[in-house]
Amino acid sequence: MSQKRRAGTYLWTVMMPSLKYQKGETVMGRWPGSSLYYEVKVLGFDLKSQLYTVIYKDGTELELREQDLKSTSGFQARSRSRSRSPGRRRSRSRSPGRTTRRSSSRTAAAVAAAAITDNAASSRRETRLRDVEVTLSPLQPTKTPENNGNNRHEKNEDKLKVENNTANKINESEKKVEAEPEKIQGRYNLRRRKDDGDAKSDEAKVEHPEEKEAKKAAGATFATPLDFGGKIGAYFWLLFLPAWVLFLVLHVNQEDPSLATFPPPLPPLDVFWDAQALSFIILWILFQALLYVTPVGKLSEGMPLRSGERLKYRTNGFFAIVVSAVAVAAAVHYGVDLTYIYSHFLQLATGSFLISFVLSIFLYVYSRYAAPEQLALGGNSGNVVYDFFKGHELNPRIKNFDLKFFCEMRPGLIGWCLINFAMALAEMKKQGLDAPSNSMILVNLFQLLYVVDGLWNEEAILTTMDLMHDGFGFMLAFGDLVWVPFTYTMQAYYLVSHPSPLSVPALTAIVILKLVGFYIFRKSNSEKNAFRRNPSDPKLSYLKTIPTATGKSLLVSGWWGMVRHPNYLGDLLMALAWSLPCGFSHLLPWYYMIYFIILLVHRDSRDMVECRRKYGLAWDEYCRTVRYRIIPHVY
Ligand SMILES: NC(=O)C1=CN([C@@H]2O[C@H](COP(=O)(O)OP(=O)(O)OC[C@H]3O[C@@H](n4cnc5c(N)ncnc54)[C@H](OP(=O)(O)O)[C@@H]3O)[C@@H](O)[C@H]2O)C=CC1
Ligand SMILES: CC(C)CCC[C@@H](C)[C@H]1CC=C2C3=C(CC[C@@]21C)[C@@]1(C)CC[C@H](O)C[C@@H]1CC3
Repeated sequence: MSQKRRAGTYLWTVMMPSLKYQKGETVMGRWPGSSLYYEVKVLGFDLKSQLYTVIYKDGTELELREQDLKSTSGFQARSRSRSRSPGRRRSRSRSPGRTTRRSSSRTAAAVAAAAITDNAASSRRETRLRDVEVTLSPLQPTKTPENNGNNRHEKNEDKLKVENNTANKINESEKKVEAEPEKIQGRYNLRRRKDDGDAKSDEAKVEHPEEKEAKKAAGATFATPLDFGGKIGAYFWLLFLPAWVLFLVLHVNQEDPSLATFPPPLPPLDVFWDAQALSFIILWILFQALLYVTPVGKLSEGMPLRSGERLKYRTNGFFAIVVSAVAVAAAVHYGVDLTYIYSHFLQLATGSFLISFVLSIFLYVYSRYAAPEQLALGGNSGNVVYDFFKGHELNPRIKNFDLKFFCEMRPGLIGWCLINFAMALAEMKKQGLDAPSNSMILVNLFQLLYVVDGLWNEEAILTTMDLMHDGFGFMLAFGDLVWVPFTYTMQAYYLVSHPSPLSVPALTAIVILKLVGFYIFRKSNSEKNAFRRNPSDPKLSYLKTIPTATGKSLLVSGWWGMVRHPNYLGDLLMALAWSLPCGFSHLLPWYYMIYFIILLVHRDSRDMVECRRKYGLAWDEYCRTVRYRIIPHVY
């Protein structure tokens, strides 16, 4: 076990009677790098770093020392027209080229929070600006074997670099505010990013704004609000998800898989267990693990973690699927009967479930030895069942082997294509065909394209919610190893014994739908990924952005200016194209479509909450500008 892993005890508390300020209390918090105080609400206290987490009125969360907080009494409110924002004052007191030690968050707070100054401090403010004492965030550099260099920067050096990065943009915004004080609420930048001038070259030189955000949250071990129905919900999902897979698998086996035959008859218990099926699953996972560790392909950097470090991932997914395809073709050539997958579907699913369950237990136990900053904020509730379900540790790794990334991208995803292929063979066998039906070919090709595209663009997965925010626990282990391979294959499974002939016009229309969906999905995901990786990319300079308090910007034109989740829209159109070839006789092949609508609407809501927390008013501005979530003018 790596040295950095240590007992994961909660080092923070929400109610500490001995603390000067309590959770929920409204106090005055000094704005980093200045003598200005703003009204803040105390969210918690971190025992380890001895910092209070506070939230400003604009939603910006920072961590402050006790001496940077004061009680509200003794402060005098200044009217907005008279008080100068920290930004304005700064632009007068400093030359643009001079290094500022101010946080970029200040911009947002300056426009949103009611500026209230401490009288004594006010008179000394110009001189005291030089004496920066407020700690934005504690840095907790940790090293990983793959990433030793990432945390070598000195804390102050990091701060200077990052703040320089945003300085020019802030200057630009500040000028606007001086000119249009009445627009104070809506201060965001709708300039073309090309016009950023120096800001852009600065951005290219310095570290990513994401790193600043990551560092800001470095010491935070606060859990975010519970999701999925909270603690009770976790019990429910633990039982419901496996039961649902069982239901689908049993249901699809019936001649008439309609709701009229609900519930499907339950086979005797011994039917579920097959040691051979389990060993095939284990072999498949080991084979994929071997391909994953093969030193072929790029080592890609993930997004900065709360500790500031960036993990490296072997993104050789495309290589893995090509080698797997060759291996499968060779096996078929030498007489391996892949229709075994069709006839032992239930047993294979049971075997995968057992593996995902054992893996989840291992992950939870393993996470107990992780350092606090390695835990997922969303899976750190303190409730064993909830954290087990949601995922306690963000990026569990055994040496360089990233368990979450591997499970999400390899055995289940490539297994999905293998199962689909087996279903095509089973259809030919069962229906006495020389070739798979048109519907089966479409379903196979469409889903293969989806998986191959995901593996080809594997690096883009590193900026998705699962990789950045979700811990690795039962939900994802089960999702990756059971849910994806054994429920996403429902259409192909269904077609084996339920032929659904397609006319040429219908086939053409479905292909067009799939291609349109794919285009939207790929373009929007690539746009966001490229922007997050390099906001100064000249190829993206035509895009408009909203700067946020974290230093990161939000795209507000291009795909992300059309709806808030254009990638979900593309994905949903593709899902529709996967179900249509199966016709309308039964609900079962439409299961994926229905499930996917629920999943993506829920993901969108989760993301909204998370982004609102991260970006505060800037997110509200984004939502006002881009009004629809997934479908333009509808939702
Ligand atoms: N087939 C399947 O089962 C599933 C497929 N998917 C697909 O996977 C892909 C990834 O989805 P998912 O991880 O849910 O979400 P996204 O890839 O959409 O990631 C959401 C994140 O993007 C960033 N973001 C949001 N708005 C903007 C903006 N305007 N400008 C810049 N960045 C923005 C935010 O992160 P930050 O600001 O922190 O960078 C936000 O948290 C999607 O295409 C989805 O359809 C997803 C789930 C299941
Ligand atoms: C069991 C739960 C109810 C839900 C589990 C959800 C998981 C199955 C999905 C969460 C996000 C996923 C993504 C993909 C597969 C499904 C899961 C793991 C992709 C890898 C599929 C291919 C795309 O190109 C990218 C997707 C990213 C998110």
